[in-house]
Formats: sequence, structure tokens, C-alpha cells
Amino acid sequence: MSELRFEAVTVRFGSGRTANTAVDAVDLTVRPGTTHGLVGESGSGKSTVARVAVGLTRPASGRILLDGVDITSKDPAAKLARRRVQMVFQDPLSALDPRMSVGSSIAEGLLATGRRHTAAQRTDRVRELLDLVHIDPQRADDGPASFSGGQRQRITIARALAAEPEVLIADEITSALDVSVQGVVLNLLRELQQRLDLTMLFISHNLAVVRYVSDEVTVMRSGRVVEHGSTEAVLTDPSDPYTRELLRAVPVMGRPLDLEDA
Ligand SMILES: Nc1ncnc2c1ncn2[C@@H]1O[C@H](COP(=O)(O)OP(=O)(O)OP(=O)(O)O)[C@@H](O)[C@H]1O
Repeated sequence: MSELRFEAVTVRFGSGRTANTAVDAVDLTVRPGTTHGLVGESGSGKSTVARVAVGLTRPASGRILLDGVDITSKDPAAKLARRRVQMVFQDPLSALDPRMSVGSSIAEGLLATGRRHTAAQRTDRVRELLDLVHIDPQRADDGPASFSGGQRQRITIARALAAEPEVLIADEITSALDVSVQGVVLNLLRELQQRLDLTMLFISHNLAVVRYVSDEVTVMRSGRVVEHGSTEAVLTDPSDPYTRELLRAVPVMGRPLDLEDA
């Protein structure tokens, strides 16, 4: 199991007068085999934290360590280590190429393992991955349009898992889904984490959802960490006024969310 650690990570967009510090000296540790929830209002810097971890954005300063290897460095070892961190995005429809079968999309994820696969090995692995996310492997040749939103999100999870990640970053992955299928995706994540010993950074503005999946929670505001602790401590007895404000805005947080049967 792997640890993902952000050390004083700062990300800026633009320069001069228009410069915007989206992430400001953020420290955050996702402990091995746990789920760490990242919450905060829109624009607080959550997605930027995710994007910098997978190399989609470069930090102005700071380090991101995967088991001690700085994955933001330009070193070849860092590039290899970065493949072990995979991300799933909010909108499964735009994440999947409509012209490709879902099997081919998942097979693309295999490239990140750096290993060569024969056509037969690829087919077998794609079937295995579809099965892992509870999609009928016989449907590997179907296009994304023939699946429901929840199924499509499970397919993007399968594609991320094809890369054999140690760390999975989920950025608002249930936000575009009907409430009725959000629970299915969240339960799948919990199941996969245990089966595959994954370390997870789970980003959501939905505090009820975060509470359901996370062991620890970090709260961000205007690019900074304002609070961190165990999920129960942060979401039932927050010490920061901003966290209290966030909780007030989401009344459902008074009660634990029951998604077991969703
Ligand atoms: N590519 C970019 N270019 C310029 N500014 C950006 C870029 N990406 C993000 N920002 C800015 O960085 C700040 C943090 O944005 P970010 O998307 O990380 O926040 P967020 O908490 O994930 O918000 P949301 O919940 O709405 O996705 C915002 O001020 C945003 O406008």
C-alpha cells in the first residue's frame, strides 16, 4: 500500500497582476490504504490539487511524494512513479471516446503499465476489469452511448484500474450522476479499495458523500488547508468556522448517509 504526500504544494495560474494562487502551500498526507476526503467550496483549489498529483498541472513550488519519490520532478523515475497515481473525473461521457468501444478505452489504460500485452492478453484483461466493476464482460465491444451514466462511470474506473495504480484520485465522480446510482458507484469504490489495497483521494463538494467513504478529511478554502482530521472529528465537531459554515449549508450532514442498499 502506498502513501501520497503533498508537501507545501503551491500552484499559480497566470502571472503579474492577474496571477492567481489556486493552491497555497498545501500539506496533505493520504495514508496507505485509506480514503482521504477533500472538501471545500467551488474554486477552493480541490481539482487543482488532484491535477497537480497526476501531472496535468505543474506546481510553482513544493513536492508530491509517492512512497518518498517526488512525482513532480522531471526525473524518469518520477515519470514511472506518476503512472501509479490515476484519476477518475466527474463526467464519464466526455471521458470516454464515443467512437471507441468501451473495451478499447479500457485497453488504452493498459499502456500505462509499461508492459506489452498480446491481443489475447488485452482481451482477457479488459474482461477481467469489466467484471471487477460489475459490468458484463460480454459488452466490451459496445460503445459508451449504450451504457447508463452510472455504468459509464464504472467503465472509467475500470480504465483507471487498467494502469494498475496504487493511488486513485476521484474528482467529483458522483456529481454528474443521478442520486439513485451514486450509492452504487460509492459502494464499488469501497469494495475496490479493499480488494486492491488502494490509497484514495476523494474530492467532493458533497459532504454526505465524503463522510460515507472517507477515513480522514481535509477542508480547503481559497487554496489553503483550513482543517484536517478524522472524518468524524471534522464533520461532527469542526474546529474551523469555515467548516462549520460548510456543514450548515448541507443540512443532511446531521445524519449519516445510508447508501448500503443503493
Ligand atoms: N487552468 C486554469 N487556468 C486559470 N485558472 C485556473 C485554472 N484551473 C483552475 N483555476 C483557478 O484556480 C482556482 C481553484 O480552482 P479549482 O478548480 O482547483 O477549485 P475546485 O475547488 O476544484 O472548484 P470546483 O469544485 O468548482 O471544481 C480557481 O480560482 C480557478 O478559477
